[in-house]
This record gives sequence, structure tokens and C-alpha cells, in this order.
Amino acid sequence: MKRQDYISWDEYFMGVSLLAAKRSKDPNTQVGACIVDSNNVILSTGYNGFPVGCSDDNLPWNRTGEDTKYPYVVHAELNAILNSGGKSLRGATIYVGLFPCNECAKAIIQSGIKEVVYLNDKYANEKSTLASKRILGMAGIKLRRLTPREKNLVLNFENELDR
Ligand SMILES: Nc1ccn([C@H]2C[C@H](O)[C@@H](COP(=O)(O)O)O2)c(=O)n1
Ligand SMILES: [Zn+2]
Repeated sequence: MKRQDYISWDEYFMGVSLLAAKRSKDPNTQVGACIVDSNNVILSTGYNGFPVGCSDDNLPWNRTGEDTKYPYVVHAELNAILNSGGKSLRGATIYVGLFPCNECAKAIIQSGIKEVVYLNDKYANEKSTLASKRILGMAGIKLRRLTPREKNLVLNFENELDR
């Protein structure tokens, strides 16, 4: 009989986006994204960080004050779109830990992505999120908040060493 406790496609792709988020150097919010085609093939991943060539150590990670991270950070969704290397994203789905902002929403729409699956909507009342929902809705993009069956998905490197 086949295993019964395998993870769903949704859990797999959201899991990949959460794993990508672990690469983020942002001390406050780590976001990952995973773009998938209609055959459940991963097209691209990304996480929030500074642009290539801009050192993580020489730009600010502050949220407030004179010099903040906001003008410099590339969001996870945009990085995933840019990392796709010119592949067509038409009809694709983007899995992302945090609901996309308006800037990422524009890129999502223009790239042809048709569905956004997200986990967290902690900035639901921000102008950027409201604008994002407005344009994603107008563009006919499906929005789906994922309710995971399990709270935890454990990766155990040690177990694999014993096989
Ligand atoms: N959908 C999103 C929303 C935000 N981000 C990035 C941008 C920042 O690095 C961080 C948010 O920082 P906070 O204001 O919570 O300190 O998350 C993203 O990549 N995708
Ligand atoms: Zn964004």
C-alpha cells in the first residue's frame, strides 16, 4: 500500500517558499515565493533581499529612521519573477508566505500569473495591500489563503545521513 502521509502539492510549494525565505537576511520579516506551472513544475523561487552586487552588510536593515531597508529591498515575489530567466509565467501560480504588495501585484499581473496562494496577511490594512487586492481583483487573479493541514513540516537532515 502506498504511503498515506505524503504532503499535498499546496504544502509542497508553500514549503518551498518557506524554505526560500530562510535565505533572507531581513531581521524582521523573511518572505519566500515559489512559482509553479499548471503541471506542478516549479518555474522559479525567490526571497526578499538586496539587489545582486549590493552587500547585505553595507545597506541598512532598519525599519524606521533616516536610512531604512525599504528603498533597497527586492521583494520575494519580484525576485521569483526575475529569477525565472525568461520562461513564460502565463497561467502560473505563485505561492508566497506574505500577501503581495501593490508593486509586486503589478509584476504578477504583467507576467501572466493567474493565481496567488498565500499564508499570512499581516499587512492587510496597509494602503499597499489594499491597492494590491484592488488591482489583482480587477485583473481576475485568483487569491487563495492556504490553510495548512499540519502546523509543522520538519526537515531532518540527520535522519538522511543514517540511510
Ligand atoms: N509580500 C511581501 C511583503 C514584504 N516583503 C519584504 C519586504 C521587506 O524586506 C519585508 C517586510 O519588512 P517589515 O516591514 O515587515 O519589517 O518583507 C516581501 O518580500 N514580500
Ligand atoms: Zn512586494
